[in-house]
Amino acid sequence: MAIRTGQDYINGLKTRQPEVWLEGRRITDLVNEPNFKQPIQEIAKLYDMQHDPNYKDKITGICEDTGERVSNAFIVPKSYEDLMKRRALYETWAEATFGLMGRSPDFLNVTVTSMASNAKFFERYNQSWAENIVNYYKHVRDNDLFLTHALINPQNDRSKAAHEQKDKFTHLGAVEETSEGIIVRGAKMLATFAPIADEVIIYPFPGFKPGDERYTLSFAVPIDTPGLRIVCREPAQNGKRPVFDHPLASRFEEMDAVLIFNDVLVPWNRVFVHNNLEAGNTVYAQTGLSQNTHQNGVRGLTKLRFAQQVASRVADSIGVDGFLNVQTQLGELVQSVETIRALLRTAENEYSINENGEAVPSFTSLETIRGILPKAYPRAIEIIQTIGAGGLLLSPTGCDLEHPELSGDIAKYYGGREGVEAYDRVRLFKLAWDLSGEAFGQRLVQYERYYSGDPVRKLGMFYSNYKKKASFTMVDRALEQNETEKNVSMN
Ligand SMILES: Cc1cc2nc3c(=O)[nH]c(=O)nc-3n(C[C@H](O)[C@H](O)[C@H](O)COP(=O)(O)OP(=O)(O)OC[C@H]3O[C@@H](n4cnc5c(N)ncnc54)[C@H](O)[C@@H]3O)c2cc1C
Repeated sequence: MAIRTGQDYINGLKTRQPEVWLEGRRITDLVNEPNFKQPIQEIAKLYDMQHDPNYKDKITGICEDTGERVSNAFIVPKSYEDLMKRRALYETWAEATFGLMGRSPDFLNVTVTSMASNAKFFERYNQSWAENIVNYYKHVRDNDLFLTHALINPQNDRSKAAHEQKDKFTHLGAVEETSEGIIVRGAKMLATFAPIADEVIIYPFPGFKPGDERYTLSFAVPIDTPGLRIVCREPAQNGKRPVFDHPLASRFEEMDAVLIFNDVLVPWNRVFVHNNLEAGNTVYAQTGLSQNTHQNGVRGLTKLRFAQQVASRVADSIGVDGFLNVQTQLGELVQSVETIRALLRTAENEYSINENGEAVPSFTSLETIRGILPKAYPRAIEIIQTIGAGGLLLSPTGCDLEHPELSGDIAKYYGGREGVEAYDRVRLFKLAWDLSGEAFGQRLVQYERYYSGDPVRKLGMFYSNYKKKASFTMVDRALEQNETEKNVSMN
């Protein structure tokens, strides 16, 4: 099949019956569920872009293995040019969703590609794990699948290790091995897009301690595997709120979920890591990470640019962007965007070829983006809230605008500066409120803080890694020069 269309994706959803729970309801008709309908359409549009002559050659290419056309996410980059092809895909899809859908299919597709191209990591521990990850990559590539993933143990008692929790199987762990595979039980979070994905891949986040061996699991199963329960968070939109009133929330909601595994059988050929502390603690950093961090950076830049443009348009529409305090906030936002843009260019220009022949962007620059965005994006939202102020809350609804008794007042009292009609100002402010005030917008802030792990511990890890490679020779040189100067003055 190689590249799917949007309809292929939707048809796939129709063939499955995963156990999805939403607001106390078991969802049986996913594609017609009002909460999921529009997000499914948005993902379908991304798949359709793969067939659109305007984008096809930009975001897809020919697979060396099969001769079939596949998404650029599945082509292992060997050069700078290949990295740029990857970037074109990330950018094209991020632009189509304004960077608001962080877990579009490219994110995990590049992760799995990168895990497979780092098969040597798995081989170090178990030959069949290496074969499994390569075969899984081929399966995802050749069927152009959309995956969700869950790395994190549920948030119970973080002061205790997985094996010290109240129940042995609160955190997802292996119960027993059978001739067919491993039986797993317990929960994982936070699986974004789980209800409308094709499959789920589990891989562990570092932090396991001796005694945690059974929890060091990495595997993949179809989303409708028996025993797998998907419990969704409360939706930010109900699928019934008009697009006019909620131009972003009505389209781009990524549902998040907890996954509960009730004695799920994971076949042996889908096991990538099992019962190994060292592999469990290192698989995340040493396999898929470098490539999906690139996707994160490109997508994050798009989202920040969008917020910056919304802030500027809001300020302009009510004539406040001539005030110094507003200009400094808008200027700060432009500089944040330019910082991320520059870091991304540096990451790509300073790429290296790893031991597997894969081109990888500079990890230090990408992780610096990862460190800056959790501060820069919430600040962008704060700036929109500060500049839009009370007006953000007061937009009338589309129904008010259409009502003959109100339309005159709205035209008179809701217009902006000279040349900005009420209709246009209301539309803009609704978009700004979706992004900065609604539950939808608050989730987007939380996403930027936490989507790839706790930024506090990530920054700590970043510095530890940095220290391992850094030599601080300037300090040595300065100290040596001081010694020389001392000797000279003593003579
Ligand atoms: C919107 C959204 C979407 C997401 N999507 C996904 C997804 O698709 N797949 C996925 O796997 N994950 C996803 N994540 C989850 C993300 O990986 C986690 O939220 C993140 O790793 C942080 O873990 P936590 O939420 O359990 O916080 P915790 O680890 O419980 O941290 C809570 C607080 O305690 C502090 N803390 C906890 N433990 C320590 C410690 N040992 N040392 C120091 N401080 C500590 C943290 O700094 C933090 O302030 C998503 C998160 C969000 C918000």
